[in-house]
Amino acid sequence: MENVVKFENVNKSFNDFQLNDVCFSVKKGYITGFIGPNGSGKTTTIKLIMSLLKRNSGDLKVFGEETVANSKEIKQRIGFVYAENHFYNHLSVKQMKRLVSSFYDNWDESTFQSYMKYFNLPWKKKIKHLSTGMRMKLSLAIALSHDAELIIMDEPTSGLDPVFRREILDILSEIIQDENKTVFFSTHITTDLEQIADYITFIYNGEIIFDDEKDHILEKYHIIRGAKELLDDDIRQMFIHLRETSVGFEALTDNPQKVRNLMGNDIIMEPASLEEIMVYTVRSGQHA
Ligand SMILES: Nc1ncnc2c1ncn2[C@@H]1O[C@H](COP(=O)(O)OP(=O)(O)OP(=O)(O)O)[C@@H](O)[C@H]1O
Repeated sequence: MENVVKFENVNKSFNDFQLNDVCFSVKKGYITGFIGPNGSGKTTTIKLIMSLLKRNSGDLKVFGEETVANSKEIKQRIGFVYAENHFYNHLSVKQMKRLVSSFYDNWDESTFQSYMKYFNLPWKKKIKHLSTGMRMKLSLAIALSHDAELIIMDEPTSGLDPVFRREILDILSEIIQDENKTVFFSTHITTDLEQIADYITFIYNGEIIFDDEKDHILEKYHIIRGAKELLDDDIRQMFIHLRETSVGFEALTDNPQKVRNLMGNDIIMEPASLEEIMVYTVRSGQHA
């Protein structure tokens, strides 16, 4: 499988935070969701891809090219959607478009105009008078109007209403119908990823916990519930996280078959959601 982005043992340090030997890849033609609690290093990782930050060590390739040396060419091929406002507030939408479009060799004005219409965006309004959702729509319209092969988005759906969130997810699913296009986006809304992602990369505390196919992750991780009397030392060891209450227990495992063999039919076992996997892994402080 072709990788559009490949991190190999990448390190980046700030005073009180470190991306630690980060290894993962973004596969061509698929949607990869990037999850992790606040402050885990998602934005830092995305900034490294975009050459907005320099790594301290390790190897990072985008489209098979070394990022820093080839950042100009690489950025032409990426549609980047930021969570923050990165536009000039005093410009109108039209003026902003004129400025941004001049950076892209493959700018497609008719595509942009059709997104303006589809998103119901006002040409004359000043950026500072756009709502959060409108700014996000504008950012997305720009990202989708220069024939980018890779769409990277940092929390694109945060602060958006469910109707527009759904629209974005539909657009992303449409984009990857073209097998040459790839989407990589960070989000805290794991249910969005359950709907549309093919791969999930999970980062915690600057380390990649897993980078795997979504279906494989959801098959592997299970929540177990049962009576406390069923627990013993061997069984406890099979759990990534265990929460005991006065009447029973709830636990996360990544080896459901072994748990079933040991505990039989006295337990209730069901697939874990991405949110449960993330929350319980973080609470345990363990790495899967
Ligand atoms: N330029 C910087 N200088 C110093 N520390 C930084 C800088 N940028 C980020 N950090 C720190 O790096 C850590 C990771 O931040 P990052 O923004 O990458 O996390 P995140 O996973 O995107 O978080 P969130 O989900 O809250 O957006 C944080 O502790 C942050 O304070």
